[in-house]
Amino acid sequence: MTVVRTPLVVGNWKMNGSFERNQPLLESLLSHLAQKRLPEVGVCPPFPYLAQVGALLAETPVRWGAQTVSEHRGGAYTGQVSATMLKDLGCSYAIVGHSERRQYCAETDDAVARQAMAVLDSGLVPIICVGESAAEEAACQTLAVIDRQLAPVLLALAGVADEGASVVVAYEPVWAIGTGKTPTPEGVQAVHTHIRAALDAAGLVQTRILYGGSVKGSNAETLFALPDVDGGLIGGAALDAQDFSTICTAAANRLV
Ligand SMILES: O=C[C@H](O)COP(=O)(O)O
Repeated sequence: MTVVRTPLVVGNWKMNGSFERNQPLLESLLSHLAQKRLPEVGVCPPFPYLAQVGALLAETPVRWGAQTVSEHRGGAYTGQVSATMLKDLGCSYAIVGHSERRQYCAETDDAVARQAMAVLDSGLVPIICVGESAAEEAACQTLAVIDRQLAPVLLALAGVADEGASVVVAYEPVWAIGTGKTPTPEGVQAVHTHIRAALDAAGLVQTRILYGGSVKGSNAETLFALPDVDGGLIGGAALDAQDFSTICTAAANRLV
């Protein structure tokens, strides 16, 4: 049976943007995307801009989401934002387990799995990030690190395997993020093959696997032509409407 997965490109704005800059960026992006064959496209601005971005993107093909989320449903968790609040803001996605959150906010594999389940339970799509550091890559630990990061997620998802289409995994080698370096296409495909096998074994055949880490308009076509790369999670290039739209167009080549 052939499994069809809709390609997906998500722009992670990280801690960038302002009320003044967001509007022209999105207007330019929408004009670049107009009349194009598109994959599923989303942007994830910082929390304070979600309402603005949602208003600008309403009635457009571009969706929006958050860069992180609380694992808790509500209550005395000062400073945290729940998945249901994101749902209220019209979000479609929440990124969880980004390496910058793991590194700077000490988020653990188990906490990331709990965040993913909170997102899923609220009817949003969790984009679950995994990936090895430069030192782990040098020590040939890439697949072991990914297995360790994915294990609690797969365990949590075991009872909800039919939710596979509502879950996204993003492979982001930490050493490729914002550095201009990317693994070779063979290297990307090897890791995606490994993740695909783990997801398929867990019944998550519909789960999409994105690649992230220095994706640009200039390399997107090569990366998105790889058999198990279902799209991309884009950082720096998502802040450039033209580059981001080129990346989106490259992912559209995967549409059947
Ligand atoms: O979430 C996005 C990634 O961290 C990739 O960032 P980058 O495209 O700037 O390398």
